[in-house]
Amino acid sequence: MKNITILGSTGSIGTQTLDVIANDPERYRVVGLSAGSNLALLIEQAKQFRPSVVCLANKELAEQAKAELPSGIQVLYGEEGLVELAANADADVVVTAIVGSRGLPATLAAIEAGKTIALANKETLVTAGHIVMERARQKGVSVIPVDSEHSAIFQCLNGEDVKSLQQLTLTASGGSFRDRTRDQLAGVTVAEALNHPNWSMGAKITIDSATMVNKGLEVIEARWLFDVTYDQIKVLIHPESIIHSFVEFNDNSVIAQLGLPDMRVPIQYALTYPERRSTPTGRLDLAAIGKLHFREMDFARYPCLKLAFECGRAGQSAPTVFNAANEVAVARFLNGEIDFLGIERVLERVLERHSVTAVNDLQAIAEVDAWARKEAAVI
Ligand SMILES: NC(=O)C1=CN([C@@H]2O[C@H](COP(=O)(O)OP(=O)(O)OC[C@H]3O[C@@H](n4cnc5c(N)ncnc54)[C@H](OP(=O)(O)O)[C@@H]3O)[C@@H](O)[C@H]2O)C=CC1
Ligand SMILES: CC(=O)[C@@H](O)[C@H](O)COP(=O)(O)O
Ligand SMILES: [Mn+2]
Repeated sequence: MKNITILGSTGSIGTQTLDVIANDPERYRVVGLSAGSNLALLIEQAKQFRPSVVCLANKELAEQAKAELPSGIQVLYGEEGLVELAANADADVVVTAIVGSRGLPATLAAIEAGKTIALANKETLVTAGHIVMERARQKGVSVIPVDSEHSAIFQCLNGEDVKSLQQLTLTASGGSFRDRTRDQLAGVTVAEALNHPNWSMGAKITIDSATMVNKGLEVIEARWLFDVTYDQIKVLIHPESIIHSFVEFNDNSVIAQLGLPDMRVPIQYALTYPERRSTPTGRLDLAAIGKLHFREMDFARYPCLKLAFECGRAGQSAPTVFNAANEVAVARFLNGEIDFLGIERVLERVLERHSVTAVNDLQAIAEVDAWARKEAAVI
């Protein structure tokens, strides 16, 4: 029996984590859940899974929750509440399924409390990978990837010495506009951008897939999870999302992980690792699929990926700025404030204005993050 806390239980990863848990109820106990503002869903989840503690985004929502939840469930709120929830003594594993770098303090609190981290919240590693991974190392805490590509790499490495790794390749679907030229991106709508060809995901990551920022975040995430250099990381377009990623060892042997695009597989693997359990997902039938396709990444078509590599290589505050500016730009696009190509414009301009500086602690990260958000809001 594993005790699980889910940060962001009402989102795409959060609800799929609960699906995995419901499919194997003898194996898991849900001890903590958190939502932003989806009170109705959180209450439904709490009634079904009976956690000992829940958290909501603010006090008002928490008061409403208290009135509606079964008695005996502790209700927390805000960033402090999320930190307390993440460190709750009952949990063995904390699934970080919240979106954005707002997940950073809670992820660090869970590490401090010695919890195993099942990490979906990639923004946390992008903004402060050096701090998070160093603290996890010091505390002897495992950070197990949930992100499909990183789960794939984790499965391919399967305990092999990273020193024998020549290259890792993250596959990219190409996102909602993969068959359009750059000229055809002018005037695309939010609804079109939200229509991912292979995956059903939250709004922010779906837009990130369309701009290829998602792959940029994943490149930086991979650098920290697997302790590789940026020269060892390659991105390849693979429109079917069947090969989730692959590794090439120094003897030129390549090992890939394949499967249907269903996040319940990597979510479950992060919870059961090193064991495997059956899942209610479909099985891969390569004969039915017939062909898989690949094409070289075109950095001129996807300039945000180029920027992400540059920020990763520059290190220090650059990835924090990249992530924060992107979070604001995506929110502005979703609100109809800027157009789709405006996202990369915001990123380029905020990065142009930034002088890279050391970010050795959370305070420094928070200051740089706040600066980038302020800049990105007015471009
Ligand atoms: N979806 C996917 O398939 C994949 C996602 N990821 C990563 O996982 C993370 C989650 O993504 P996804 O599930 O798609 O996102 P969703 O938008 O579907 O869910 C986000 C979750 O975060 C909560 N949240 C949002 N704002 C706040 C806030 N201010 N305070 C507290 N909680 C908040 C939401 O609560 P509420 O809805 O109640 O407001 C929700 O539970 C992201 O970092 C993403 O990059 C990685 C790989 C695949
Ligand atoms: C499911 C998952 O892990 C997403 O991050 C997915 O990879 C998005 O797909 P693309 O970024 O390849 O379009
Ligand atoms: Mn991914």
